[in-house]
Amino acid sequence: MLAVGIVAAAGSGLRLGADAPKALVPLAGRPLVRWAVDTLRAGGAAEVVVAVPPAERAAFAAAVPGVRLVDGGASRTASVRAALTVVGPEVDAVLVHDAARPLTPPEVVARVLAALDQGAPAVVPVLPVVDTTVLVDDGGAVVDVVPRAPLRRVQTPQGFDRRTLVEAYAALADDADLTDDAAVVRAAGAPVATVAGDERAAKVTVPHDLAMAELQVRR
Ligand SMILES: Nc1ccn([C@@H]2O[C@H](COP(=O)(O)OP(=O)(O)OP(=O)(O)O)[C@@H](O)[C@H]2O)c(=O)n1
Ligand SMILES: C[C@](O)(CO)[C@H](O)COP(=O)(O)O
Repeated sequence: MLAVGIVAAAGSGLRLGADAPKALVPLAGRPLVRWAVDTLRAGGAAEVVVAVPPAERAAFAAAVPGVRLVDGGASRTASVRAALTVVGPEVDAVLVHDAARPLTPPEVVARVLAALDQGAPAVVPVLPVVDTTVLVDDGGAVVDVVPRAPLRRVQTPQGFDRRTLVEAYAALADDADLTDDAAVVRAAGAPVATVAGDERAAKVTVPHDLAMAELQVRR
């Protein structure tokens, strides 16, 4: 199975608050985007396409040599859509990954690929919800407890049969902004399977996450 990776790296990282775009922020001396690309390659992606902020192409070319860069869009959905346009029809599977999940173990990539190989059209890595989970009203008061047994936290890379993903994006409104790519294929009616995620694949969103990732690398 020929698999190509897409790394969504065109965000600004407002919540991290760094001086540079989040994907270029170093973790143990290597930019987050480089970790994400290396994980995809180690897990089985033959090539990687990276969606980047258009004004930062030169910096990304230096940070991740050997990948194809495309200009990202105003939302994650738009960035993945742009990257998908350069994935050729010879490709069987597409792995869409966040630059913001730098320490994802290659085993997670391999699990996603194995499920695709067994015929699933779409696969996401997930983890259980371990905290009590509640609904609150507009004032923040708890109004109900949500049964957590069937809830899952969704990670990346998310894997897709290429044709399924391309057709789902083609059917999606131009200005659609969904939180992940599994939602795009579900909107088109395709089933989404799950495999085990990994706590090490946590997303770097706020400064504490980056500090935790630094500790994780040093262990
Ligand atoms: N227009 C965008 C927005 C986000 N992303 C990517 O989607 C991933 C997940 O997004 P998130 O962690 O929310 O990153 P940012 O949008 O950069 O963060 P923030 O919301 O704090 O600005 C990141 O790797 C980010 O680079 C993207 O490719 N294009
Ligand atoms: C794609 C994702 O990482 C799956 O959990 C997540 O939805 C990205 O969310 P964000 O709103 O872009 O931070």
